[in-house]
Amino acid sequence: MTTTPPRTLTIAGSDSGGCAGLQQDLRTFFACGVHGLTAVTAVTVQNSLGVTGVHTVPPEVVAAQVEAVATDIGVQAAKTGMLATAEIIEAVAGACDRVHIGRGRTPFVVDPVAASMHGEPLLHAAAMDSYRTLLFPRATLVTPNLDEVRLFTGLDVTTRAQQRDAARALHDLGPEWVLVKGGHLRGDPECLDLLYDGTDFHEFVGPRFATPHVHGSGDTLASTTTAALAKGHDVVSAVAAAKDFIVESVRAAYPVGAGVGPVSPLWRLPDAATFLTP
Ligand SMILES: Nc1ncnc2c1ncn2[C@@H]1O[C@H](COP(=O)(O)OP(=O)(O)O)[C@@H](O)[C@H]1O
Ligand SMILES: Cc1ncc(COP(=O)(O)OP(=O)(O)O)c(N)n1
Repeated sequence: MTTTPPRTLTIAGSDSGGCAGLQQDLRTFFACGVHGLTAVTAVTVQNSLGVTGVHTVPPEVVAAQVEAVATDIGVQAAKTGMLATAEIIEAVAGACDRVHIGRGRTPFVVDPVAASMHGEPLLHAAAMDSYRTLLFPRATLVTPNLDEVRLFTGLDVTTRAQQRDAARALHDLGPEWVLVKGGHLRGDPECLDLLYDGTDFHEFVGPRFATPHVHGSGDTLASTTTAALAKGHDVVSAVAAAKDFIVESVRAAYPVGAGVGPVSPLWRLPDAATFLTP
């Protein structure tokens, strides 16, 4: 009998284009050798050009999914993606408490997705406070991009020094660790992701690839970190592993449709492209 792999849960929205959201989380989990579980929060009508529709799932159904998989299958680490509304955030916080996710128990990665890369909102403005009061204090790690940093702290980050100020401000909101991602710091020739626990900074620096196809990069980084936590890494070594993974995933990015294509966790499965070739 084969050993059951670690189980990781994503609480996230569906991207019909298969580039971001729970679809990207699941294929990252698969490539990392963990069993992916899902609590679907919203269905987006989305392709490589943008998001044209958002349909949320009832909050009690989101909570029921979390509890159903956690109580039967078990969860070694969990992450959030698009949560859409204050009501869904409240339901997620309650369900996570009931199944011991977060707050020093099962590792909990909160990726505070607020908008698509094309700028369409994926979070109600009224839900910002719910993130601050209900999710950040429960999080093992919060992973904002620079747009999300501005939304949650009011800080406009244009330099590496300001990235440190932002990490301090976010840590004051209650998470154990903060990772301020630097993908949007366009003037920087490299991509620096900055990790902070309230005491020490850890810098993860990688190349900046000149590709437009970076859809799903935040999801891929957060879900790889979640998989590594589920496998027993501490936060610093999980983020280090995830940074190595995202560099290769951006290197392997490919175009789809007429717009922006996804980063590809499939680089981990080199035989997959030729498998099933007639
Ligand atoms: N052009 C790029 N080349 C290499 N790494 C990138 C590139 N763009 C983003 N990344 C990396 O992808 C991850 C997500 O970055 P970011 O764009 O800041 O967040 P989000 O995808 O949530 O908007 C980070 O690890 C970042 O360093
Ligand atoms: C349903 C859904 N969830 C999340 C996103 C955004 O994905 P993310 O990886 O955080 O950001 P980009 O790298 O794509 O900018 C989405 N578009 N849809």
